[in-house]
Amino acid sequence: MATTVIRNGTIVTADLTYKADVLIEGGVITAIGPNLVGDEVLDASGCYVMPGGIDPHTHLEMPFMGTYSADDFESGTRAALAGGTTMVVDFALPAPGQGLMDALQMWHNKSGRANCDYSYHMAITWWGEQVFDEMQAVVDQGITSFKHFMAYKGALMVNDDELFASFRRCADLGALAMVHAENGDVVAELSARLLAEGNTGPEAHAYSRPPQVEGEATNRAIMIADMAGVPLYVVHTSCEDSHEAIRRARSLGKRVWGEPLIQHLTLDEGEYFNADWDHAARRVMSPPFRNKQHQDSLWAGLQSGSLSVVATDHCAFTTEQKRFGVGDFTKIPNGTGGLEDRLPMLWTYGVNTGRLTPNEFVAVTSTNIAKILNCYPKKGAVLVGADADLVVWDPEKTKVISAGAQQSSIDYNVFEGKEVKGLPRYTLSRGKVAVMDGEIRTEEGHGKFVGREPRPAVNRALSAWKDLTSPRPVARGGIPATGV
Ligand SMILES: NC(=O)NCCC(=O)O
Ligand SMILES: [Zn+2]
Ligand SMILES: [Zn+2]
Repeated sequence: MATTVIRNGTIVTADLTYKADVLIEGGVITAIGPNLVGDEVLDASGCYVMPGGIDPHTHLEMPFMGTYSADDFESGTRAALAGGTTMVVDFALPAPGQGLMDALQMWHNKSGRANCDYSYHMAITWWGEQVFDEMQAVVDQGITSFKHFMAYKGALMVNDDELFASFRRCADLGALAMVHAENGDVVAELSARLLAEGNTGPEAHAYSRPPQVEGEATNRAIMIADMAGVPLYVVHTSCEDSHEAIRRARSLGKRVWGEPLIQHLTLDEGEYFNADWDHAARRVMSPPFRNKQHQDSLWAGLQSGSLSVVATDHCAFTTEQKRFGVGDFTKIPNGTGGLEDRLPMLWTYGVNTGRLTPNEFVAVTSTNIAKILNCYPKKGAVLVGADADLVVWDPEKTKVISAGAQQSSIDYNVFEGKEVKGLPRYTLSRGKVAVMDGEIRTEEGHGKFVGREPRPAVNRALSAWKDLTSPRPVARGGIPATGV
């Protein structure tokens, strides 16, 4: 079998930095050390050899708000690889009343075109006996994380009783519970009031979802997860109010993780006040962009470890799709792109500014989520036996982000004009060179589904504690007779 060697680079993992070559055969790393020899040689002089990025939050070809997100598994994973990301985790989304296995089959049908490896989370969009039963079958298929929307009232939102029931089921199955944490009832009320008052533009989207709706829902989800005895992952943590709840929970020993997005780390609410409707609407997503104080809180969380993962929530809509919401901001499809830009933007605004070390960069873009989702060290590692999902990162390479040069199929980029320093020289997907010095060599259908085992140990630890502290009747020696 042909071999590939990455020579003269510096390996950077979540915990180590050292000079060594990497030998690849059959899609996996077979040796790490000095002076390795292979058939194909990739020169990594001046570069870091890191685990490829894992983006645990994408919505490719997702049916949402009366349309479909524009990037599918082909263009989305091509964008991912162009930016050094080698695995995505998408959300299988049952329509109300649709079975989970049915939705899963739909997602398998779409993902056959993927250029890099992928996995799924299953969304719980309604509740009933069928959902309860099928959650076991979903876990048996290697999907061990279940996402719940606390927002999007009347569409994807689940109520607290459903949340609690589903969280308890996750606990029993050794699965991870995930939440989109915004108080959907309050958002609906605020949105209706804003519209009635004539606030119809994209800026009203931000007014309708203040940090408090996120802080309240995050705290509620944490408490419900604690009562259910299940670990919890909070997606798109955008503000101090939510971060504070996560930080507090973690300091109390709760198994809770928070995921800021690259968009919330680097773009702020000023975008919504742009005089150009298209500019503002293109940036409408939930939660919305926040102010600088919230951004500082997110960076501090990544530095201190109270926040664990940087994702994109890549859910891209064209300008034409965004214009469904002219005259009514609640009809603007929610979502932004970012798959190609997550790593370069985080390196530029994180590592180059001194906020993150290169090792911390690897941890929050790859290794931490591989551990949380239980696919480490197959993914997220530079180790013998791991998949050769690697990025050879040139810290001196620069570009100005522009929609005209991107892989995503939409007509704009929310990071347009940003100059980034730090880009892939090569991206390898299971040993196949998908990006060669800016040239895209992706192969449609190369991506494979990554099934994941449940993590019974964490759930067992939580339920052991629950059992020890659960309500018990007090044994009493009978009720004393009342004297007459
Ligand atoms: N985030 C967003 O605005 N759109 C994608 C769906 C979601 O994650 O809420
Ligand atoms: Zn969401
Ligand atoms: Zn999302």
